[in-house]
Amino acid sequence: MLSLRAVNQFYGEKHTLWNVDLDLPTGQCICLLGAPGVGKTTLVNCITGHIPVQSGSMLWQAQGCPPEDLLTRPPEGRTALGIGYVPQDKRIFSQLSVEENLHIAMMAAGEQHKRISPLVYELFPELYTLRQVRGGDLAGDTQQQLALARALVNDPKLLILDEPTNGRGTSFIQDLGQTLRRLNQEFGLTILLVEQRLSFIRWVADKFCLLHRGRNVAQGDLTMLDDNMVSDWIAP
Ligand SMILES: Nc1ncnc2c1ncn2[C@@H]1O[C@H](COP(=O)(O)OP(=O)(O)OP(=O)(O)O)[C@@H](O)[C@H]1O
Repeated sequence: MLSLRAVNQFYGEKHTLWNVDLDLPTGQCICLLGAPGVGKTTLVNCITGHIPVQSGSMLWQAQGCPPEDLLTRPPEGRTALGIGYVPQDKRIFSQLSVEENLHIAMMAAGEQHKRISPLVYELFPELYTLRQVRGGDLAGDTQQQLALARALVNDPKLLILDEPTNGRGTSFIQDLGQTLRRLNQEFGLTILLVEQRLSFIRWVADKFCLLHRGRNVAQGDLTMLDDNMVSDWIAP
């Protein structure tokens, strides 16, 4: 679905991503992991188009369609193509209701006349009950559900989540794991998950990509991610 080759990114003079290669095959759940500050959020923002890359390629290929150069599209064009994003800071509109937040997300993808997919409220029934409540008045767990619902409302082909379990409790994490497994296995959604919690990663993901100081130092099936690798590259 998405292939990155030799991606380099700079913040001013600071070289942050170094020749990153990453493959996201259709229907798989890939976990992007690494210690804090290695460039995980930067990489997903390069994929969504919120941060420009200096060099490299990103080829997008939906089933039955010719490959497309993702780098030629602005962020909203990538959303329209099928990339849904749940950022670390959620970015929901606190003054707008749940329903308005979802409608704005659809408008951003050029789908202003569409109705909210019943699947979104099926996955998050609490959001249906609270659909007239302002985003800022929701509890933290429900805000995170709204951020996920907003990414799903445009029926993405690739869902990217940046540390969605961060700061959340056991019950939320359990529900999130079940939701992601369902989206991946029942609906065939491809998922790129930035995550630090190893038990969660082992539960939901098929493959991993390990970043260290902006370089992809290992990737493959999750069964290859052993304790030595974790202590060498991730543990402090
Ligand atoms: N806007 C920015 N301007 C300059 N440097 C930045 C900017 N954003 C991030 N950085 C730096 O780039 C590096 C990679 O940051 P990034 O947030 O991508 O790492 P990360 O692996 O996602 O970290 P975390 O797990 O803490 O979220 C860090 O050294 C960070 O300080």
